[in-house]
Amino acid sequence: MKLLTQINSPDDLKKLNIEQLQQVCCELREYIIDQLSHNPGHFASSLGTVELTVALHYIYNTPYDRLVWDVGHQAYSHKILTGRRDMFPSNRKLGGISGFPNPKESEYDTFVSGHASTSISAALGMAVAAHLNHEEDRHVVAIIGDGAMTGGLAYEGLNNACSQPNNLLIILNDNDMSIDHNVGGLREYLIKLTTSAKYNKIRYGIYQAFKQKKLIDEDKKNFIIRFNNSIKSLLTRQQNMFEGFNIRYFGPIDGHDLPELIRVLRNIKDMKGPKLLHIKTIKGKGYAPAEKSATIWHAPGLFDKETGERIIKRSKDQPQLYQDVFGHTLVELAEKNEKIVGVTPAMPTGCSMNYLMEKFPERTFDVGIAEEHAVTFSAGLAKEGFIPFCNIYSSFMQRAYDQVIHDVALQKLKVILCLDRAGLVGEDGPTHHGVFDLAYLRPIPNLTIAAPLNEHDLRNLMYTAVYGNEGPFVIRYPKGQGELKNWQNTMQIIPIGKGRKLRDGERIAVLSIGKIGNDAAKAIEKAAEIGIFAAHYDLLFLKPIDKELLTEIAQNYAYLITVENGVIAGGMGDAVTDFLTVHHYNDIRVRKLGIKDEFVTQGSIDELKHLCGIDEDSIFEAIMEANEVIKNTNKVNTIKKLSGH
Ligand SMILES: Cc1ncc(C[n+]2csc(CCOP(=O)(O)OP(=O)(O)O)c2C)c(N)n1
Ligand SMILES: CC(=O)[C@@H](O)[C@H](O)COP(=O)(O)O
Ligand SMILES: [Mg+2]
Repeated sequence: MKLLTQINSPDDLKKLNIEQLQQVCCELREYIIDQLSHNPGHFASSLGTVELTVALHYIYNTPYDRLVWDVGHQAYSHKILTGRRDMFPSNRKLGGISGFPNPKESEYDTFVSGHASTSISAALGMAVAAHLNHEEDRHVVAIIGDGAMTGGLAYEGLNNACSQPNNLLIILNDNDMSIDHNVGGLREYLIKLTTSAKYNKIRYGIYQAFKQKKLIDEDKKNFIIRFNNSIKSLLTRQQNMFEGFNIRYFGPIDGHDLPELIRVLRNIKDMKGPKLLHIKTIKGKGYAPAEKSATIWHAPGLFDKETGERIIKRSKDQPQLYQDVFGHTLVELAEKNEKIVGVTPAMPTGCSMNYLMEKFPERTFDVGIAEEHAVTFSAGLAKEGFIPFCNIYSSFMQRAYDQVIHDVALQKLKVILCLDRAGLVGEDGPTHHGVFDLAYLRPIPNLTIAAPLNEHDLRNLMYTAVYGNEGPFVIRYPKGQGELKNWQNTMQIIPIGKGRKLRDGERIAVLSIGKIGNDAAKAIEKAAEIGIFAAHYDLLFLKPIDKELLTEIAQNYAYLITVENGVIAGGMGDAVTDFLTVHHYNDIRVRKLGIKDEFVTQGSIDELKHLCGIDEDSIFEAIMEANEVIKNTNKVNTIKKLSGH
């Protein structure tokens, strides 16, 4: 019988000896590999944290002690060990457990995660709260990857960590990988730190010797700091960045050496003051294909666990992914215009900017998980005459809101903001749905905001942003496949702020923006087959909105259905009703289909579209209802006329 099946909570782990704990690590890996082969999720990161997770739950008294996982995509072992082993097959599915920590799901999950670099701040808040609550025995641990450590928020947390009493432990899980290769000065620094391991070993050894001889009083923090500083200057003149922040640094140690991890965690557990343990791990540890190609195996989809072959269902003659249309088109544009550059905050593979990176490495910038910086950096490039395509997933762009306003829009800089993964994204769930962008960008002056119906539109919009517009231009497009077999049109400038009529109709008009318009088109066709003819308008631009087209619509239709893959509040439907109100079209009925005022759960995109009432069936039903309303209104009007009212 497997040991893992006997572990229902971390208490069960605590009864095991070191060999048994190592056995648990092997079984965890085996289970994760097996499960993810047929139920896709984040793979390589969780394989890299197996020993760390076992060690943490073994040493700490969870859930009383708090573990805060950064991003949370590496916490599968944590989930399995904390009572969710049998639920793990439902990971990321509709109604199943979340792929990220979520306190609603388990008391062992201390904080919602999904977006990077939040753990130090959240954990520091908890550690300071423990102090204020006189719970000095409560330990708080933030576990953050080297990729997440490139985000500005992590440094805001670090900077604040020594300002008030707390005993926070930060574990820096350094595998020299983000999704793609990690980048930047921090990466260089961590490599240097690792190679100067000897210095750290001596320093740690001396510290232990002093402690054993009771030369260190843990409560006298000042002494500790002086001690650290003097040892440091004794051994070398090297300045440790973390100690520069008055955070004690330990490591680097091998994050797959379970006995060593347990020993070090036990030793530093009760040390007072903020501290950081640097562990070195291998992303994908224990599964050879993943160790070899960690980027692909970050989230590989389905695979054959025996051969390591990925199972890709999309055949060659199917439409391209939107991200690939973006990536290839960017190369095409950059080949003809040397001012075009690409900027990505740590998602070159995710958004397919890796094509540009291969072709023009000197004109492509992966700036780390730093959305705010990516936008302002792009603004700086634009100020000097370059044309940056700054590609950020819609939900991650939330981080850079002020930068869009203050650094781009206010100065009318020609930054082309491409928001990939706009709309519902599926299994990643509420942390990742890109459903707020239309609403949060619409109020910003000077922005042009567009959403393509298909791949040709996407290419034309990219072209127009370069050659047909001055100033900032936002293009939002969804996750997944496009619509067309032949996506490579000859690009052309399209008029800014112009929508289009796709189909004529009677009394009812459906107004859509973006890819969701294809679902609307199918619903309209289905309604037409039973004799109900709704018109279809694709707005294409949210801003400037096509007033001429809206006037035409207002004058010709009695019932409008707006459809968007985004929140209703502040989105396209609201823009339409704002127009109708301002222009006194008060007797037109409007039904808004979009995301209601609640966070949307996880599931496949199709399931979620249905749940949110924006799939083909829901749009069809809305047309049927509109038809009923119109019929009844006609009846009432006829009765009114006949009875002379
Ligand atoms: C704000 C934000 N930007 C981008 C991402 C996408 N993302 C998820 S994991 C990841 C890499 C994280 O690297 P690291 O923290 O080192 O963890 P590892 O996968 O190496 O274990 C990125 C860029 C995100 N989750 N949040
Ligand atoms: C954890 C995280 O934020 C990313 O790994 C994200 O899940 C990527 O999404 P895509 O798989 O759509 O690129
Ligand atoms: Mg990493």
